[in-house]
Amino acid sequence: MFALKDVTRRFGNKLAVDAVTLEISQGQMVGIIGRSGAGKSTLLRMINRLQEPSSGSIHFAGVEVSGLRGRALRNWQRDCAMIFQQFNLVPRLDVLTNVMLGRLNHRSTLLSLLSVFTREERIHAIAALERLGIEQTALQPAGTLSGGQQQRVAIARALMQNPKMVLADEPIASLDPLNAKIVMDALRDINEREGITVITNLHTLDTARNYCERIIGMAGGRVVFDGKPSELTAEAVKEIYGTDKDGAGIDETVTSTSLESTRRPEIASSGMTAKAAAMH
Ligand SMILES: Nc1ncnc2c1ncn2[C@@H]1O[C@H](COP(=O)(O)OP(=O)(O)OP(=O)(O)O)[C@@H](O)[C@H]1O
Repeated sequence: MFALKDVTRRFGNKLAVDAVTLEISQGQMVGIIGRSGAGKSTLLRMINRLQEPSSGSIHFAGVEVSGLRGRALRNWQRDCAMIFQQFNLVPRLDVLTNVMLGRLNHRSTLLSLLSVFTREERIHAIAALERLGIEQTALQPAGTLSGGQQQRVAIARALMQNPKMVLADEPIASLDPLNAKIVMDALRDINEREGITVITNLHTLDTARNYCERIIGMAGGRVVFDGKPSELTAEAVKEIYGTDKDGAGIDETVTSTSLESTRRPEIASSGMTAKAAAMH
């Protein structure tokens, strides 16, 4: 179990995240939605400890991760791999090396500096690329790949960390709809097949509805909605995104990328979660 207790982050007078309390079970696929500036990125970055909470605490499997230092902190950052909007690959290095860099926290600094990777690490990296359907790009410089391919390389690199959780900060915000679908399918796949918890910030409501079993809506740093996609009513959407200048609720198509649902028909019609169906 992963839990946030009263987690708050201030930047000067600005309250970016305001007393967020949440519990997330292992293996959930969670989408965080909200307007720009709602506090979504700050929340994810605090989980990974890229940013420190001003107050409150973060817990994983009985350990207070918000208090970790040194090696224990690095181990936690390995356990919750992070994926970013801009991929954060090393463009001039080949794809395989980029993926193997995911092992950095597992090995000595000297070996990492020398970029010496073992045969097992190479096999693991190629297997991760195969999982994501991009093994044919292994020897290309990462910077020559399309955005969708680069994000899949970033996911493969995250898998090299053997994470318990993947945190994705707007992973599809720079991608066209087709590549966005491929990347979201890949995230759902690692969630379903490996039981890795996925927490992803999303700009688009329809993507969260289609891919996530739980949606957390943020506004002004606070959690204003936490439930299943089916519970996300027009009223809840209004609370998350606010109203337009005429006081009308926001039109959902405004937050849409027109990503078609890729749910298998039996899941959509039975109301079964994708994960339940996968175990079916
Ligand atoms: N390093 C920082 N210094 C000062 N203010 C910050 C910093 N990081 C975030 N903020 C502020 O905190 C608030 C929340 O920002 P955050 O980036 O978490 O929102 P977000 O929901 O992820 O938005 P977006 O979708 O635009 O990324 C914003 O008002 C932002 O300006």
